[in-house]
Amino acid sequence: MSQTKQSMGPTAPSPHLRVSDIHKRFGGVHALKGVNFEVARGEVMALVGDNGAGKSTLMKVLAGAHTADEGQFFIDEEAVSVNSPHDASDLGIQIVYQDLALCENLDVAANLCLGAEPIKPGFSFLPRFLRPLDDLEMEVRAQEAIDRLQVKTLKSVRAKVGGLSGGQRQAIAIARAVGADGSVVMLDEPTAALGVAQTRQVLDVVKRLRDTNHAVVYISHNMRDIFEVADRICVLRHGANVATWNKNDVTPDQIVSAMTRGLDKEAQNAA
Ligand SMILES: Nc1ncnc2c1ncn2[C@@H]1O[C@H](COP(=O)(O)OP(=O)(O)OP(=O)(O)O)[C@@H](O)[C@H]1O
Repeated sequence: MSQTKQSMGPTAPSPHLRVSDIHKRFGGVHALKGVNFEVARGEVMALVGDNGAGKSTLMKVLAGAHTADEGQFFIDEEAVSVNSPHDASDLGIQIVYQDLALCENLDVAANLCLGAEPIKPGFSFLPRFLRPLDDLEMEVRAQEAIDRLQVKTLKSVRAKVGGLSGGQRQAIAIARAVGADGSVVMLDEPTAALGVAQTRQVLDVVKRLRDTNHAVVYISHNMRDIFEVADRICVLRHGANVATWNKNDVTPDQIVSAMTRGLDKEAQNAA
């Protein structure tokens, strides 16, 4: 049976997003069994667990893509409801899925403004689909978004996404999710398919998100990346909490052991 010990430690910051006792069932599969989770502004909370532990399900519940069967949501300790992606987005909760959902044939500026394209002034008499896009404004907005995250390797916001590296694409997808006022950003295995240099670029963007006071949820299996960017590490196993540690209080071996076997007595006392 999974153990459910939450150890937030004396230095745990006050949460921006907190969920409590979340349950999610898919028919006979009880994917989340009373999970507690939280992340503060200016914090990277890693969410780890073995395959099938419930990480993606929890992330989708937080993003409103799945509705929880039971449980409570709080933003800055005020109860809120999240029953759709729209609800989550209204609360500033954004998710970057592994497939990134970028349009390869469009440039960076068009991708960053997708669905919220600025229109040239003076054409409001036309039906919306006939109004000309304001390319210059689109470029300015895109450049601001790129500058905010300090994506240094991107030469131009007019570059086609199809010609960008994996790291650059990940950075563009993050910049689009964050927008100007994204407060919670959830990243699903952002470095899974990347080489060393591109991983570095993405980890720098994640750190930049923290530095700009976002609350970052970071799903990964890569212990090196986790120990580089995370402030705290939340371990799930079989759809339940095992523990949440401050990064400096735990080793990669302890995390792997908690993911695969849960906590032994000694670790429970330490956590
Ligand atoms: N849409 C679904 N329908 C039925 N079962 C599902 C669905 N989504 C997830 N599950 C089940 O819920 C459990 C948790 O899955 P989830 O994808 O959240 O795990 P995970 O920790 O993200 O794993 P991985 O690291 O392999 O992505 C698994 O048993 C999975 O088969």
